[in-house]
Amino acid sequence: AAVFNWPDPLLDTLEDQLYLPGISASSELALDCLARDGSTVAAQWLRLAYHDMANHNSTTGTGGMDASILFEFTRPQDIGVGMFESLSDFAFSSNEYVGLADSIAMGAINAVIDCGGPVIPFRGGRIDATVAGPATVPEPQQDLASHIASFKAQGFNQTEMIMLVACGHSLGGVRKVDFPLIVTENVPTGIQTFALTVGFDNTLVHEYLNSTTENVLVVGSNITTRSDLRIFSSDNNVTMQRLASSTTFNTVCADLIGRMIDTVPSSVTLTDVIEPFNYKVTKTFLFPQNGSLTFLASLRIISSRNARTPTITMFWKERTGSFCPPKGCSVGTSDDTVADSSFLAQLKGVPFFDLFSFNASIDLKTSISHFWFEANDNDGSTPFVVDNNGANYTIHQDVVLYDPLRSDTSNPFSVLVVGVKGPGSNPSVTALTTLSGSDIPFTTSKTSVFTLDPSLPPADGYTFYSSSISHIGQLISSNTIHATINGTAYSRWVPSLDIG
Ligand code: HEM
Repeated sequence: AAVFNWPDPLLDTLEDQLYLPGISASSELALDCLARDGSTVAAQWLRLAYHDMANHNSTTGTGGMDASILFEFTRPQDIGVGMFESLSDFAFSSNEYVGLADSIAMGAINAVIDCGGPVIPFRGGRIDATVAGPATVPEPQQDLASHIASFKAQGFNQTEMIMLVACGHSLGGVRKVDFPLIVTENVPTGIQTFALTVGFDNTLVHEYLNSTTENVLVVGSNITTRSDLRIFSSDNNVTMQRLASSTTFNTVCADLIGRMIDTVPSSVTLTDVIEPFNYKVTKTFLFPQNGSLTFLASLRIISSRNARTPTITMFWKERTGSFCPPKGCSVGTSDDTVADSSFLAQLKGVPFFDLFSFNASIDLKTSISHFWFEANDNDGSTPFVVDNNGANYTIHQDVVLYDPLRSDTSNPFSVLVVGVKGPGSNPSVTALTTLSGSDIPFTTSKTSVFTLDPSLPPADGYTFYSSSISHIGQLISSNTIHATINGTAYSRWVPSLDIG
């Protein structure tokens, strides 16, 4: 599994989106296999993911899960209201480090579990395309040889093609409005579902094998568009018979949908599988306040329901000089709450998280270089040290600090304030802000320049610079502050602008 060495913006964001509810639509919107447009949100997300992947070419190593579907969804082969709706579901999930393609992939794994299917491992790091890919999504009127060739190009052999189509067509169905030549009879809901059950299971396999299926891609009156029939029967039903076991179906689908979402251009390297992190440092802020440096941090740990809540102490060491006792300065928790976990986290045995907050007052002169925690289970055992896998949580600099208290992040006009140590020698300070909105391409970046702010007098050895960002109709999804001071470059990722 991926190891989290703080700070790691990509893993940090993806792990939040996977395992905390409410961070991304992916963990919430499709829960309980929610109905939408006569089908389900989950069915729409799974089809979106397949269509995004379907222009992979395994020979040239191009295409795959790269969100190129954002530039393709108006093509006839991608027809359906679910395409843009699903893309819009993920419009607010990207930031500087995480793209739409990771959200589409995450949508696919949540789609499957939200409808009762198996857990599929998630890797991150997909890179978003900036243009459309080739129009290579298979269509129902194509012959079997074309479909075998399409899937081969995508990296799946004939047996895997049968399996992947059966897995995909476990959910949803065909809409009459989009495919009037396929759904020829009147259907009250406007959609002819592939199977009688809504959830992710192998009912469609059983209905196919015992000839009760109403899947129009198998028994529709238009013989030309019976693509599922041609595919499912292409090995004399040997594979479909294997899928009649629900255990086999789940194992096969987890494997193949997993391979589907991990199909990326050869230039992309995905992370290791991201499991819930045992310890996660979040919400760190360091800023001057009333003659000291205030350092805020939270430590999130996986809660084990029956164990006693540990006592956690945060320690830190000076940046220069000496101030702290030999073991380091320390502070206890300022708050201790329980945070809900996502459905996926719960399926992985994480019922909820414990969140410990710290508010340390740091000596201004000696400052802080790194911090770590000790967790004491209060049962006589040796306290456990949480130190970023032995590397300590390092604060690389205290020269350029984002100041959450002097900033004003009320929408849609935000004023970001940065404190620069010293009297200020015309530093160059900019911020790269990622903004998300519902207009394509959803995510845009803006570089803003900070200027000396006369309304904020110098204090505690810092000079304050501010920059206003107007973001009407858009949310700020992340910021990286860049500064050059006396020839030295500094940067600081600020994932969240607010302390709360
Ligand atoms: C030869 C290959 C395939 C063909 C010709 C095909 C064709 C179709 C068609 C015509 C629809 C109806 C779309 C609509 O009315 O909105 C559909 C729906 C769907 N397809 Fe496929 N498909 C293929 C492979 C796959 C694969 C590999 C997956 C995923 C692993 C998949 C997942 C889905 C899902 C989930 C739906 C339901 C969408 C909804 O209800 O909104 N399909 N497919």
